[in-house]
Amino acid sequence: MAKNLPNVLVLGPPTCFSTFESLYSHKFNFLNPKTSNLPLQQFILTHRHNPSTIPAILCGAVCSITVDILDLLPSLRLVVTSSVGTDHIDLHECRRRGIQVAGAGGVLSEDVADAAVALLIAVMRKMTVADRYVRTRRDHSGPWDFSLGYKLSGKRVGIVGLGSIGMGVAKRLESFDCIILYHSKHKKSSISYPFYSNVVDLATSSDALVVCCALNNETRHIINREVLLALGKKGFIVNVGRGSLIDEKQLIKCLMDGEIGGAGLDVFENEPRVPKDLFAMDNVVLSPHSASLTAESTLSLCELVAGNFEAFFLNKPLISPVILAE
Ligand SMILES: O=CC(=O)O
Repeated sequence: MAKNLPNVLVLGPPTCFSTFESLYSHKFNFLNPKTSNLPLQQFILTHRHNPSTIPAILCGAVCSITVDILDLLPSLRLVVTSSVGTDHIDLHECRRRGIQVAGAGGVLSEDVADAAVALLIAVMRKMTVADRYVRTRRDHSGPWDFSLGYKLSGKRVGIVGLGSIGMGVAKRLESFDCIILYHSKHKKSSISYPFYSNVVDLATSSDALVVCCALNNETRHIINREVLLALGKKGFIVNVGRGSLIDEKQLIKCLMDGEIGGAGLDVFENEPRVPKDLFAMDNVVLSPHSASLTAESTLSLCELVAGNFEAFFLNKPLISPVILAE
């Protein structure tokens, strides 16, 4: 074990961890429970016998940082998550305990926006069905019987959550001559797109919805059955935020009953589990919570994560703070 390097407990571990570890193991001593046979609690207890032993955590989007975890780590002062979303971290409790939190800032926004548009095109134009059609049609001399998809250009797209990812989606879709509408917590005075305070009204006015807001108590199941029915039989929905933004059971029912046109989903309510019902549906395009990650964004993310740890251990302000020291 490297004695002079600061300890970082790795929980999750985040998807980018193997790259991060290979780039930065000379700077930080990673304590990774996945490399041990011990249950998490015991692993932590074996490493925390003096007060400065575990000052920092690195985690990813699907690793819950709960009060129970925080209770095991009395000397914890920093949580760095490799994600934009922070719904998996008990921020209230971190703030109360004086624990700083850093996130992915804006380094992943472009890739998530690209992926949202890709999912929208893929589901509307049946790209994955088309791919399977070509691969499985043994005799290409037969009749061309591929059922047609729907046009994206010029459609009305409602964006749920107009932060940096939502703005990226809007900017991209403007070049498809789409009409952009949005819902967010507050109307944005600098934005000229029509604002809808009510998501049902937004869905009624939209041909497609792109969901990219943060998950919290107010936004859990923001897309419920009523919203889906308002979107309608020819409406499409894309989710690159968090699975629980949509009532997944209702989504599946609406897809099965033909109450909505289709869905492009990067996230699911009980990840990593994905409801099997979705696998058989041709009007659904799935991706494995990978919207934010590309070869390029992974490297930028690693630099940002390392920068936050370095700043913290040098007593400097965090680079992409979610909660700063008081
Ligand atoms: O889902 C990915 C993220 O929040 O960065």
